[in-house]
Amino acid sequence: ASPGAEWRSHGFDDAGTRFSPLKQITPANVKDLGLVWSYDLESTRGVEATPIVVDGVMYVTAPWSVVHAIDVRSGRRLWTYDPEVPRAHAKNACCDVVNRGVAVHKGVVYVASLDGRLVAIDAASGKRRWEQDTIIDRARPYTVTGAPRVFKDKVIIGNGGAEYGVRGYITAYDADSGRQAWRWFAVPGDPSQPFEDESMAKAAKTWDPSGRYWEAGGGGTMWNSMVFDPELNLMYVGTGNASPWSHRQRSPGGGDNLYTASIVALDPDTGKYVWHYQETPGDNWDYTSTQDLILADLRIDGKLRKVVMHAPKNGFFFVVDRTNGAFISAKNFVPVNWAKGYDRNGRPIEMPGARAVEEPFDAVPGPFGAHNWHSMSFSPQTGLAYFPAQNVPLVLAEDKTWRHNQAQAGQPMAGIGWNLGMQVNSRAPTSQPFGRLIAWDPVKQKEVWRKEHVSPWNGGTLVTAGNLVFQGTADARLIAYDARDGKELWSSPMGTGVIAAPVSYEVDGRQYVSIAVGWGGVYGQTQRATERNIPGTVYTFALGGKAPLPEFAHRQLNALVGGVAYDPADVAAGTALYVSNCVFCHGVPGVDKGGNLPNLGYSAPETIEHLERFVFKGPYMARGMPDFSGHLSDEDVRKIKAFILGTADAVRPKK
Ligand SMILES: O=C(O)c1cc(C(=O)O)c2c(n1)C(=O)C(=O)c1cc(C(=O)O)[nH]c1-2
Ligand SMILES: [Ca+2]
Repeated sequence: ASPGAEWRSHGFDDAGTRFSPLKQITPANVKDLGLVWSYDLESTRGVEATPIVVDGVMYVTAPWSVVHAIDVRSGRRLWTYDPEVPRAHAKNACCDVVNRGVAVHKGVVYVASLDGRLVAIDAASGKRRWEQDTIIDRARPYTVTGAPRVFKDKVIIGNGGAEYGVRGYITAYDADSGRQAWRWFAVPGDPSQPFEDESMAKAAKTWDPSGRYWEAGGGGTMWNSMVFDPELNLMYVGTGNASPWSHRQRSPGGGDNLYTASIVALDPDTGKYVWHYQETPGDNWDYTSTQDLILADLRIDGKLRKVVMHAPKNGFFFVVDRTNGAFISAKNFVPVNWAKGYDRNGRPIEMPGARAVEEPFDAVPGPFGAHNWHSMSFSPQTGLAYFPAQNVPLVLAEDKTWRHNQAQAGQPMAGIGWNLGMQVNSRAPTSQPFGRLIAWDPVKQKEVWRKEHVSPWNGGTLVTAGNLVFQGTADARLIAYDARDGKELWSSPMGTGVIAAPVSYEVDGRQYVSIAVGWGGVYGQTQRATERNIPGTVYTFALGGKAPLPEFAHRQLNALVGGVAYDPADVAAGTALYVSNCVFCHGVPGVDKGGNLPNLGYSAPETIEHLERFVFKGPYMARGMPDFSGHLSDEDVRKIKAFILGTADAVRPKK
């Protein structure tokens, strides 16, 4: 088989390049790309997985961490493995019940379940070999959405939950036995207790203990990116935002709050900290640094440098020396208003007011990020990095009344356990949403070409030695571009909006491109850019493919809800309750259109009239809807109804 015939790991290789060396498909012949098979993932929520293809078998995950093994020659199911995630765990997931895929190593498939179990599955039979609980404290709302990685016969997995209040860590397990090898925390725990290691003692000096940061966990969750350099024997991980979001609420005296929003290098054998570079000191905006890291050797100022490249949420493209963490350069890849740039020491020059302490601040980028988890790729042929960039407007304002787990009406999602220390959209944002594909030169730190899309939240990228970039879009297309100049060369409609990244591999001498599709993720729960809506699906293309696309279902937005009695005097209180229990899943009624979850402004009148039937032990608990028994009263639900109905009335066109 040719090099790169298989897609063996999440980012294609340990460096995370997502650069396929295959070149049967070229700019000249890509017009003949056609469907070979499609496969029904039988799901309705976000599909974020990068398929792994080994030995003619594709291993891909659906929502709820369900693994599917597919014969790539026929597109037929070999087996599925369902870790049976308790549906009540969905309320702990900030950003949809997603999973980014598996690792495959020596005949074993590894998946991490949304509720935090790492499962080893026999690749041939689909039977479980072992399972480990990766969660240190079940009283905390940890979730796992990321794909495990295997470096040096160890399976490594982190977790998420920094919107709720957790302490981030990653754990390595022996791939064969499942025994724990090491664990590294991203932030210090209670400083009155012994520190786990020296890196924690050092980090604790950058937090103000008067904020009792350990109660809210501190954050630094490592929920997405990990790469490995075997020569340097270093692994790299991106850490998440600090928790709560408000810097002053968690660390009143300031401080950088290490190691949140950082790139960290660890010894893969021991988990020992080696170096870090913090991209957003004293994070205040949910600026995670968990976006895909890519390792490359670049000629910069005449010298070949071993670098790590990164386009995190905060809107700057970073090039860092991966031997020692030295800052090389940073340049904004979208307009940003929180910092003017980076100084020579690699510290951001912040803009006044950006911390939203006195006045609300329309942060650009907002907490959805200028680039989120959607995969980046890098071609050594073009020297360019390809990634989806965006803005999703959101106004932040420090919430001076916030206390950990003391939910008050009006605090975003606090009713189900969120702890932001921030109010959102206390006034309407004026910044503009956009989504685009960017081809970025990391040496010159400049955009080389771009493609505007119709909305934010587009898919990750694949680049090939045939000089093609593949990307799926929010408006349900898979597109091939010329990697050199961005010329659009081919596209196919998809059954729904695309967020995951395509992969390429070769079987029996034929190059394939596959993509797992299913609209969702954090933005995709409440918004959408296409009416096309079919279950999660894997599409596989090759030159000369002639299979028909599956029939596409379309949804129709119902009429705005109305005709149900309510008391307008309840609307204000209902607004606050809706914000603290419903808004990040169901969106703003009648304003958003709904994504993979319904917008209640377009519900049937009977649904809103009898909303308590859905809120208390309702039928959708089986799909992840929380049971609000004991959390909301009948009176609360009456007020929430008034908000939904009142908002629908307010946006209804006047006759
Ligand atoms: O702080 C965290 O622990 C955490 C976890 C996750 C996650 O695990 O999905 C996301 C985020 N944060 C986040 O900030 C974010 O924007 C986000 C988007 C998505 C997604 O899958 O669409 N997950 C997450
Ligand atoms: Ca986050």
